[in-house]
Amino acid sequence: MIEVKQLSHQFELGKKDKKTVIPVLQDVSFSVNKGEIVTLVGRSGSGKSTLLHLIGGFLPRQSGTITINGMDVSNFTEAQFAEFRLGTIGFIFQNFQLIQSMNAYQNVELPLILQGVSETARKIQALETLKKVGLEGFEHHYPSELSGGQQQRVSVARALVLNPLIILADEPTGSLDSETEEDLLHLIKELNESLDITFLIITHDDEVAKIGHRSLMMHDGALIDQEVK
Ligand SMILES: Nc1ncnc2c1ncn2[C@@H]1O[C@H](COP(=O)(O)OP(=O)(O)OP(=O)(O)O)[C@@H](O)[C@H]1O
Repeated sequence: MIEVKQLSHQFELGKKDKKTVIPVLQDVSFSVNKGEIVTLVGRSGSGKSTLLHLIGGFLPRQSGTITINGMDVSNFTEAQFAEFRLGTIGFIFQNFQLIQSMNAYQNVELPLILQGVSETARKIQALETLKKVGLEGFEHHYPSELSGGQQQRVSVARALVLNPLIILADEPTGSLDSETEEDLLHLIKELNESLDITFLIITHDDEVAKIGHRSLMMHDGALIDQEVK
């Protein structure tokens, strides 16, 4: 479902004559199969978020190849990636990244609007998805009126509403207490089992790593271990 080959990445800081090059990823290769939950672990600064951003098309690729659902996305333009992403990949972030001026329903409806879905179909799909994540009755609540766990559920619903094949998550439980975390992990497992959604999840947390079928360990920009459970 995701195939990464010999991916390297570096950031350049400073102006022409005083450029500092920061190598972040070195020759990273791995694949994630359909229906797998794979966790990506490793110290802060080891390059996990950079890897996820490259797979999600938020950073321009410098070398190596990325194939998603059989499609070589390595040379996609920003616009091509944006279109491809919409129907294929959902995202969950540590800080939820909800739009504060929109209620739960409107946050979940947004990807449907971008996809050009009609208003009637949007209503059905957004309400159905909010129900799926256990937020029936909270449609009109704004993010500030919801608990952290409920906000993360809205963001899961937003990631889910276009029926993605893959969900990429960056520390999805990082802002949640342990009980809410357990609920979210249960939901992820359920979505994986019932909808066959593939998950690639960055985490520092052993509890999250436990729900994965496999764990990839990064160290200083390289994959050093691929643990199969
Ligand atoms: N836009 C950027 N410009 C310059 N350097 C960057 C940029 N983004 C990340 N880096 C650097 O790249 C390295 C890897 O960062 P990255 O965020 O990918 O690591 P991480 O493993 O996800 O860390 P964390 O667990 O803290 O999120 C770090 O040294 C970071 O400072």
